[in-house]
Amino acid sequence: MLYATTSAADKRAAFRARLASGELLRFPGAFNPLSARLIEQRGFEGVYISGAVLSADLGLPDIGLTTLTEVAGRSRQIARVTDLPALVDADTGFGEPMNVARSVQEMEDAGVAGLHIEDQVNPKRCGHLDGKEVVGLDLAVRRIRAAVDGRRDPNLLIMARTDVRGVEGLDAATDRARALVDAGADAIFPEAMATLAEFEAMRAAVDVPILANMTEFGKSELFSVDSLRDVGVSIVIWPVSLLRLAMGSAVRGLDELQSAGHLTGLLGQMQHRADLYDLLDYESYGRFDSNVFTFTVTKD
Ligand SMILES: C[C@](O)(C(=O)O)[C@H](CC(=O)O)C(=O)O
Ligand SMILES: [Mg+2]
Repeated sequence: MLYATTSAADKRAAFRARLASGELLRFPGAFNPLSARLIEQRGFEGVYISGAVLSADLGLPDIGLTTLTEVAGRSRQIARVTDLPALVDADTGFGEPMNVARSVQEMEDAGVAGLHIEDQVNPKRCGHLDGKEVVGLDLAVRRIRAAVDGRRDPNLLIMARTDVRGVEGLDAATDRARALVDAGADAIFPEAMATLAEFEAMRAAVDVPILANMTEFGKSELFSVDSLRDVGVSIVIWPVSLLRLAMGSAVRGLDELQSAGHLTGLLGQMQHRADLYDLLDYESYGRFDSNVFTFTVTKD
């Protein structure tokens, strides 16, 4: 009801413990707070807050146009409604290393359990597109050091994302990842890995958890949870999938409305009012006021 019952500090501690246990944690991308509740209800271990989704949600391409305030605001809205840890995409950290430190503090205050900072140049782009560029090792390392120095809660997970694989190849990416771990990164997000063998090589190169990005229509094949677990991946994200599914449904619904003039044929594909109210925990608001939930909604 209203908000999560677990404090941000407890969520971070629990996230750290689960990561240390070696299990594979599944983080679908929440495109809004409501979908974060759904992710929790359906039994996943965490929620991912995607930069691509946030920009698309605002009608913008994912090229670093969103501001720290917008990303921290959306992170706060999402983190507060779920007991799951939230991992947020902090892009390049919104500026110079000093901005990275400030960004980390804002995200920490927003209640997330972790965030990732990438080594692309500004303006950044989706890591699965051609033509991206990465910064030199020195700046990449300074971003991560600034992030680590900026946090106040030592359990806030600072993940370093490296985009080097798509630019200079796997060996350069593992070298970069090792340097980022030496700089203090708690986990590595190797972007645009092509094969399971590449994940395995990255796994062997660093002694911190690694993340697999199973974004659709990109450079990586869509590996199953089982195969990613087998190669030692610790966190898997499906950053944009729920938005893609929802938008796909919206397109079909609008087309049906154009052609049929009503949506009766699609009722079976809609979230039922009863399920929405259940997800919102509507009934429990009677605790404040017994006049709030005085009706029944049944599914036939
Ligand atoms: C993970 C990612 O950074 C995101 O913003 O969700 C994107 C996802 C995408 O564009 O498909 C990425 O750069 O991979
Ligand atoms: Mg992103």
